[in-house]
Amino acid sequence: MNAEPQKPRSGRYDAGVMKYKDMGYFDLDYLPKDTDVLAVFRITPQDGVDAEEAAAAVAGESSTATWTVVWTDRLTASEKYRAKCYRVDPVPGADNQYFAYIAYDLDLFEENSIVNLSASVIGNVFGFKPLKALRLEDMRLPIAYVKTYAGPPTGIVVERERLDKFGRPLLGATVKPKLGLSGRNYGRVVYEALKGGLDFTKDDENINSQSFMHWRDRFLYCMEAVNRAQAMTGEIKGTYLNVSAGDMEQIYERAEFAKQLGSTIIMIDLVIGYSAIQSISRWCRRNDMILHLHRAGHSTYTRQKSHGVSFRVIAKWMRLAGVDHIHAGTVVGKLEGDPATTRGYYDICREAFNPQALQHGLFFDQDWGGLRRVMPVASGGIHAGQMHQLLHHLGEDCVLQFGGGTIGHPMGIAAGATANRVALEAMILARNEGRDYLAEGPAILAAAARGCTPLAQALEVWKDVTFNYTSTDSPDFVPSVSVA
Ligand SMILES: O=C(COP(=O)(O)O)[C@H](O)[C@H](O)COP(=O)(O)O
Ligand SMILES: [Mg+2]
Repeated sequence: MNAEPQKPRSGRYDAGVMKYKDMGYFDLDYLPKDTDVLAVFRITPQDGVDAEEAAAAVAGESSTATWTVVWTDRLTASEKYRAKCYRVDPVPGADNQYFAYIAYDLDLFEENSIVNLSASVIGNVFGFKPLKALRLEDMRLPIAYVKTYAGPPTGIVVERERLDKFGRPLLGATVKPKLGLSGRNYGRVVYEALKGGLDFTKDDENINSQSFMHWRDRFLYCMEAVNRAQAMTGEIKGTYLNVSAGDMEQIYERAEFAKQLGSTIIMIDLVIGYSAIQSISRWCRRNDMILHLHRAGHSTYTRQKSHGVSFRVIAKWMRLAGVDHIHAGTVVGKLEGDPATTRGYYDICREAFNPQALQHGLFFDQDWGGLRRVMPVASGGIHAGQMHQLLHHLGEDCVLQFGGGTIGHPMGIAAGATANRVALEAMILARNEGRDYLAEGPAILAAAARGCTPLAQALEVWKDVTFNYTSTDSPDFVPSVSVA
């Protein structure tokens, strides 16, 4: 990769350093096989580094290569095992950025292991000095590989059946404040929110077992609240009990206790790691438990366009690993989420097949091989006044989760929940009647609020709250551009 590192060469296996392109990691004539794992990386080479050589290096360093020729390659089927960069395109509108398409033979990957997949494609290569920045934009996972995973333990269809809730998004709330409530007070928040009309409440990402509230207390008070709210309303209710813990033994212990108490759902944070996620997914499958995933930590590496891993890749990995819910953005709320990019994430979760959709950031067709569908969760700075936008952007099969937007209601938590439930049902009714609910949204909400004081109060308090900031991660292609 250096400016002049290469000595004159007589053969591929002479000792020394040679270009990655010459080592077999670059082949524009290579036709990817249906069984290949495909990846597209956004590459920003250092100044003076040739884009094709940088792309070949990414293929090399994410598969078999090291920095120098090794004769031991000849003891392997190295032609087959070398990843091949088969295409390099400049990124539209960007300076010195390239999309490098790389194909990996299926034999390079252990079945049913996100750990193994990620250790190759995001293993060493992100620290490679000749690159200024590198981003894994998307992957195509061949159906032969997809079928080595069991996928979500429950899926959208079965979740709806277990909960007996159809034809509308589910409603949830994250208990606030995030930290500090005692078990008893925490349970009161859960009870009020569920009684007021929500389907779910949720532990926040950083609620585990701190000194102010031991996990067992939380589970006991929360399940008491769930049971009372169910008795009160005649509806099925749930609360995502966060079982994340410092080791797998404790995660299982907490999950077992949640099951003993009759919870329908448990929760984990993305930061517990891929092996732990696959393990608890297997446990959920055996125990008929819905598995909620909070993507805690993802923005450290998903948010910046030039470096890291796109969340669409994480969403694909999580559908394979087997979660039933995944936080996937709100578009209109407080956290990053360009509408077109978010649509791509939702499609990855919910469709049986994703056709290439560059305008949504989807670079490849993806067949999900019959894996169950993941319920996307919209959460973070949303409120009842946005109901028409939420339904428009996110559709019906999702959870809309209002933390502050329930618990911050001036008349209390139950009133906040009622405001959200009434706003949602009014919007679903308008949609089902064939009205243009997006355009008429504010009028539909205002009409519903005339018969619902909690909704009127919610609209009054939060009417001007929006989060209109420039997105850090929007697609590079507009619909008319084709790179097929
Ligand atoms: O606590 C909240 C939201 O609280 P509130 O509703 O009060 O804003 C969640 O942790 C975020 O939604 C996570 O973000 P994302 O869903 O984007 O992963
Ligand atoms: Mg949170």
